Amino acid sequence: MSWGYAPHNGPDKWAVNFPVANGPRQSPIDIVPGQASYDPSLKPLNIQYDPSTCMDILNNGHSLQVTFTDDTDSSTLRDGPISGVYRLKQFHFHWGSSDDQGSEHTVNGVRFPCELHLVHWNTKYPSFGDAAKEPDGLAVVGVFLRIGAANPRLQKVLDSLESIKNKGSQSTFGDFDSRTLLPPSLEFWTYDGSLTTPLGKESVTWIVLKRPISVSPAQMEMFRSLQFCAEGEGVWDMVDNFRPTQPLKGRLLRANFK
Ligand SMILES: COc1cccc(N2C=Cc3cc(S(N)(=O)=O)sc3S2(=O)=O)c1
Ligand SMILES: [Zn+2]
Repeated sequence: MSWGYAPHNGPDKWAVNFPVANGPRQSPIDIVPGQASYDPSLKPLNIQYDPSTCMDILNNGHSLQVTFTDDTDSSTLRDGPISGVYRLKQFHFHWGSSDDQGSEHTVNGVRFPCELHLVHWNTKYPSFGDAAKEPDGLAVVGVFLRIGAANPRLQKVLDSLESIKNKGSQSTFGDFDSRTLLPPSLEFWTYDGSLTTPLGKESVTWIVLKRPISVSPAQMEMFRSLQFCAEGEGVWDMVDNFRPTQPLKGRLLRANFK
């Protein structure tokens, strides 16, 4: 079954083929700041990204994804809630058909128009694929996008979307400094969760940044110009590629700020 976000193959159908979708540590969740516990032992995030590891940009039929070479420790995430060195593998986005929805995580039930996910894997495992099977294998940094001024750093990504309009299209995308997509403050919430798409593996330490970055309405329209389907398979705008929030099931939500 090819999963997606349509009525016939969307999130409420995923558990049919991916039973872990009803597991104990699923993502995304609604972040309720009042229920987060401040943990002074959480270190600041240490993010070192090397623009030369950026390789290409593709439309995988679910999102737009920028992929990195991960054979050395040149683009890494350390500290925060994790131990050891995690390597940046890819980043991608989730967005809505209108500016009042699109993000996967919500804050006090509030949806953002878009959410950026930077996916990293734990180098204590031999490969990304191996790490993705382990409870401490992946760390995903989530960044909310809020409607405001046009974001010039985001524009370089958006300018390449016309070359990846349809599912399966890919183009080179190099020398991009992903750090420029992060907000000035790296204050975060963190909790143990999962991939938010099938196979829903419960292998993700989620690190959701409190501060959003800006995106303009015109820039949001550029995300919505992508297509879920391959060329010649019709017109099906890539929008609303977000999973509804999942039950916390007793998990602890921590914050590194008061
Ligand atoms: C063998 O594991 C593999 C191999 C190739 C790709 C993937 N992935 C699938 C879904 C998925 C969903 C993510 S999200 N939205 O929670 O950030 S990140 C991610 S992935 O790890 O790239 C896993
Ligand atoms: Zn994602």
